[in-house]
Amino acid sequence: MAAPELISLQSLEGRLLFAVPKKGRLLSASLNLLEGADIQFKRENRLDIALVKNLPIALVFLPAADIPTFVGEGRVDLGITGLDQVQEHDAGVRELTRARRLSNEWSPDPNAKPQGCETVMELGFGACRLQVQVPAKGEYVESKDLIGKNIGTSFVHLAKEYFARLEAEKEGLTNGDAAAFAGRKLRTKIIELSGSVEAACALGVADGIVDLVESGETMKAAGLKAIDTVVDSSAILIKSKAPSNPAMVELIAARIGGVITAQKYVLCQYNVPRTRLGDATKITPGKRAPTVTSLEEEGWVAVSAMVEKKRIAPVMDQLTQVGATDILVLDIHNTRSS
Ligand SMILES: Nc1ncnc2c1ncn2[C@@H]1O[C@H](COP(=O)(O)OP(=O)(O)OP(=O)(O)O)[C@@H](O)[C@H]1O
Ligand SMILES: O=P(O)(O)OC[C@H]1O[C@H](OP(=O)(O)OP(=O)(O)O)[C@H](O)[C@@H]1O
Repeated sequence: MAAPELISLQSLEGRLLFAVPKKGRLLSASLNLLEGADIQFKRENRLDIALVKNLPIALVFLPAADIPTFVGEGRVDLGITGLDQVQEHDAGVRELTRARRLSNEWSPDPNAKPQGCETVMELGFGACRLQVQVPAKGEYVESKDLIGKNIGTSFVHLAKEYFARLEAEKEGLTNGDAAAFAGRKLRTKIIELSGSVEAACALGVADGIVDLVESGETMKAAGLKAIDTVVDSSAILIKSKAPSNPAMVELIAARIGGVITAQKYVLCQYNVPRTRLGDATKITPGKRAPTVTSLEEEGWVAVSAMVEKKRIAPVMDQLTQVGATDILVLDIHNTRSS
């Protein structure tokens, strides 16, 4: 058997670096997206870098939480991660910048490349909410009841900003006054936890937590209830502000966009009497416009239009009601539009 090809820094040269979550909730949907975009690679066992065979790209498998740092610093050009992770990273950068400014360590570098990442598109998976949660049968009703208490979380920077803002509001300071919540000494204690955050209240480590909720099962099982949402998150494609190959970033974004549209829509085809065409196309206006072709049969037309997958059942019911027949629904494998 041939030995796996060793990946050296030279072999990465000229390749666009694309970060993908190495494990966890976003991994499998991310891999599906890469497959749909025909990004071909073989990931060797225990290697976190894979060279793409058919494009000048290298995939870098990283923890979802670290991807905003790599992309934001311009070390990696593109990445897939959660909006929650990007916002947590950005809150961390704000905290560091404030601290440096306060200690007079900070001065702008005129030659510095632009830092930070930009959202290219939402990817349609990984939906979850970062929420403030408290014991369901406890004394806390709203977030401000937790001011001065202990909060367990893996999202320390977002939690600090959230409670700083609450504390400022309680003192009558307004959002407009930046100093009102930036860099304040917090009365609320934010305790960093790296997992199983939901156990913190029952074990007496925290009075409330800031943690992710998807189905709500974990929260319910731990006897918690949500009292506020800090971030409404889903997976996003992000790019560096100074990518090494902007044209390749565009190409990958277009391919991924096509796959997402294909996953979201189906193609609906049907025949309808020409007299009812107006009613029918109101039901299926298509993404841009429906395609209408004449049928050999006098007075009938054939229509095809893209319809959002989640709406297809009621759309078929309504089409039947306006006299459409021979309704077909077809999966779309891939799409591309400008
Ligand atoms: N139910 C969920 N719980 C946690 N994260 C979710 C959930 N659903 C979607 N996500 C998204 O998945 C991202 C990665 O979370 P996940 O816990 O899978 O990461 P991980 O790299 O395995 O981290 P960890 O080892 O800390 O669990 C989250 O930041 C969030 O955007
Ligand atoms: O609302 P649900 O669908 O129940 O999902 C939410 C749970 O999933 C995540 O934890 P994960 O399973 O990733 O493990 P962790 O607690 O070790 O991070 C999150 O931190 C919640 O605990």
